[in-house]
Amino acid sequence: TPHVQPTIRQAVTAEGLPSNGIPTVDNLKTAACKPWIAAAVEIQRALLYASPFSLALEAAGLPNGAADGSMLADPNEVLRPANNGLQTIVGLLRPLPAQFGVSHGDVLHLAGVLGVLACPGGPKIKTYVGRGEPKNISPDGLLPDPNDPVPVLTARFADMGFSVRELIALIGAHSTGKQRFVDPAFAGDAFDSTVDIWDVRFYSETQNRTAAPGTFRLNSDVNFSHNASTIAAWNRFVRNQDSWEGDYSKAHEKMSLLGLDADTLTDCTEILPRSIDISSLTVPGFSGDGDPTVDPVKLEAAIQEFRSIWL
Ligand code: HEM
Repeated sequence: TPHVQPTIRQAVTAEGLPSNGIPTVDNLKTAACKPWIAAAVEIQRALLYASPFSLALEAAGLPNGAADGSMLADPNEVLRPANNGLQTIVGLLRPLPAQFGVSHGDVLHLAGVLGVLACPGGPKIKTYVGRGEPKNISPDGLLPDPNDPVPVLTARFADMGFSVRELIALIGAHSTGKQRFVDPAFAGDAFDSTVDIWDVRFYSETQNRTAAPGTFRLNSDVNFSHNASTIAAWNRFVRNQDSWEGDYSKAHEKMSLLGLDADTLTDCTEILPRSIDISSLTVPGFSGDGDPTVDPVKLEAAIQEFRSIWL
């Protein structure tokens, strides 16, 4: 069952435009983005059941070295043990390319962007469409292992063109993640104590001497937060939401363009809904510098409004 039961809602601004920020087909600037309005709604429906798997799926496709969507297109891909847990979202997304006449890579990446936006605090990432279908099936055994040492993990991301700073920014996506298969005895435990929101608390809690109650820390994340080669990048984001947001958005955009030339694609960022600003959900006194403390009542209201407003 979905996390939040969607309701029909079509709020409009004073100018008569949808208040969720999504343009109507008539007021789109780029005509080529037209099919994506409907496709985005279907992807969002899938995310209601499976968020934030879509982002994990996108990350799992990284070792291909190409942002071509083979994770979604190749029926054998998600059967690999390393991709445990991604089957649900793959099953929901897989019919969409045929339904909307678009490529697997585009659906995968739009799902990643919408997965981030579905989280309160998640930024709007520049979104391109027009990828072709994948040419190669990715070789096996390339997914990062949370028990690999730091130099192995940083080298693997460097091979794909990511700096340490970009890798550490991307890892912050664990802010809204949970584990199921690393330690099945603690299946469902989140990586930080604020799993519902896209915030930097993950960075400070991972670095702390002891784990926050009820959270699960991946060895790789704990190692990144202390290792001499990664600690400077890590500290850049500790209690600094603004710094993380800018770096994350750029690194995610790069992830979505690996092996591709942006000039051959179409920028359809305009079809995205607005993002939820968590600084408006915090308890009084939030300075914008530090781990935000979100008011649970305001958060629930935002989740209800945000998730229903798309449908
Ligand atoms: C060194 C690199 C990385 C390692 C070792 C790693 C490892 C893992 C592991 C072991 C899990 C838990 C899987 C499970 O038991 O269900 C996980 C979940 C997740 N990862 Fe990563 N990851 C890495 C990089 C990334 C990146 C770059 C992103 C996205 C930008 C990402 C996004 C996610 C998300 C969203 C989840 C949560 C999925 C859920 O809640 O079910 N990860 N990661």
